[in-house]
Amino acid sequence: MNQNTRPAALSRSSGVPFIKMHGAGNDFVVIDSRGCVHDVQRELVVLMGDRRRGVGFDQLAELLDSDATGVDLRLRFWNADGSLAEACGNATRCVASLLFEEDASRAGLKIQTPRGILSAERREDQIWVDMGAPLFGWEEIPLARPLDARALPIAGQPDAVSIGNPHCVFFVEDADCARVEELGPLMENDGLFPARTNVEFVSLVSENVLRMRVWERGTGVTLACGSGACAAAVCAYHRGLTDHRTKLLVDGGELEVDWCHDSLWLTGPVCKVFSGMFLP
Ligand SMILES: N[C@@H](CCC[C@H](N)C(=O)O)C(=O)O
Repeated sequence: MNQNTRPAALSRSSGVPFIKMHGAGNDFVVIDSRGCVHDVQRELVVLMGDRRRGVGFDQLAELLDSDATGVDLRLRFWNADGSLAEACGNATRCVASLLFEEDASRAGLKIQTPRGILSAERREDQIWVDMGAPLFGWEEIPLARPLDARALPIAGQPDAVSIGNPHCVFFVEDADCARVEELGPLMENDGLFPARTNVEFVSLVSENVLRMRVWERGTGVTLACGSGACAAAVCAYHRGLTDHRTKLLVDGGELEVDWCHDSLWLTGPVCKVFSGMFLP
């Protein structure tokens, strides 16, 4: 790339500092742009997201200053294809764990996201994030036309729901047999979802335990998806399959969702892998 055409964030002479993290295998690059003149641009996201030539990630989470009162920070989520996402449950959990680590005396956090202001709490050794209330209105998801989001009139009759970001949830006999790589991109780009969609394949394993595999909008197959877990849990509840508290077995581990009083609380493992300097 010609030096003159580099976006501002790429011309930081000493490179771009980052932390690599994952939550149940859903992996992230975290960049702290708080107090910085330059924020992250799409070109940097795509370069860093390349798993061979860059660092590689499912999402890049960018920490920004917030001017809202009582809020600790603002988060912006980028998918590996350079698109922006309104919500990312696992990245929010990872960033919250960094902030709790920074200041052990913090009891809770308020994090501004495009989905709204989310709360994070540390309960014993687990970080919980409140992903807010699910939205089922066709214009909220959004769907292309007025439809009942529960059991869409297409093959497989999936449910649609927004957790700030769009999800299309298929309940199947055995999620392990679902053709995620084939059906995922087809649904992601189906005209029914004008903003594209994340796609989950879910089956009931035992009481309040779901198996979930996921195709993420703007990324592809991932090992876990926090907002997807919330979407699956809430749709399973509506179908009478589960109670308000659900465990989700994903390819990268286990997530847990507790739906109480219009709050979808999400938890699961978080891991800091390494930190580095990206030299574009
Ligand atoms: N990994 C995420 C979801 C990331 C955003 C998604 N791909 C989208 O475009 O909406 C999670 O943990 O929620």
